[in-house]
Amino acid sequence: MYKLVLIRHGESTWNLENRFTGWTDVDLTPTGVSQAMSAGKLLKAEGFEFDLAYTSVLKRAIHTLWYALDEMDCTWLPVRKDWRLNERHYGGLQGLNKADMAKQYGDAQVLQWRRSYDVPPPALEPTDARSERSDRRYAELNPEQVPLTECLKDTVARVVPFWTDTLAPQIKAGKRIVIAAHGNSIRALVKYLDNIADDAIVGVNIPNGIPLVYELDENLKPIRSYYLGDAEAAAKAAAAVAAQGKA
Ligand SMILES: O=C(O)[C@@H](CO)OP(=O)(O)O
Repeated sequence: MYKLVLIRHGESTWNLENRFTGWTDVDLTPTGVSQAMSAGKLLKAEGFEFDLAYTSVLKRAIHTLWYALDEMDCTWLPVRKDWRLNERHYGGLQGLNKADMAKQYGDAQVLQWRRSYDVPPPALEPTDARSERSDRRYAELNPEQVPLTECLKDTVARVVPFWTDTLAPQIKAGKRIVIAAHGNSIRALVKYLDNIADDAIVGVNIPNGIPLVYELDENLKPIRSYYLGDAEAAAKAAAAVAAQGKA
């Protein structure tokens, strides 16, 4: 049996302000830092050990990983960063307040933007100052590969190849992996691993800073998955994430 641990970053400044974030590179709040440290403490207390860590190229996930690994006294671990683990790109919604958008467009529209499988938010103009196309961290990509918006389906289309070409072979080679990523890049992976239907993924929300453990069989099919620690607290935190898009 293999084990894989996924951690959504701790609370970010834009989580606190309830703003759509996507590829915007915002920091953790002090609460986010302590959530990341708690995740590391829990993993250590439960006897988890890792050989390799992966994260996105966004600092809320990078720092979460670092604080969690520091609690485990293993900041020496090799860490690989890849844009394919980035949050879903939120297009023209990036920076806007979720509850304000719900007041303006209605809860149903915001739910569709946030959680539907294949309806992307309005796209950014390539010339929009918020576009990441001239950000040098994406310099190795063709400009058109840097999204102007994404629905979850688009995120699945980059996360699943990353799973297949990079993560799965490492796991099969016996590497124990922890991944610090984002609400929707984790939803993309969870959808794939658990084979969740397009309409059922709408109800899946990932809480900040709580390790999600997958036990996988020899074909990397999930045997079971669970949040480490208090299951009720994790369910409550996931429900709070769902409520962020209400007026
Ligand atoms: O704003 C975002 O980038 C994500 C995660 O914080 O939000 P949501 O939960 O609305 O998909």
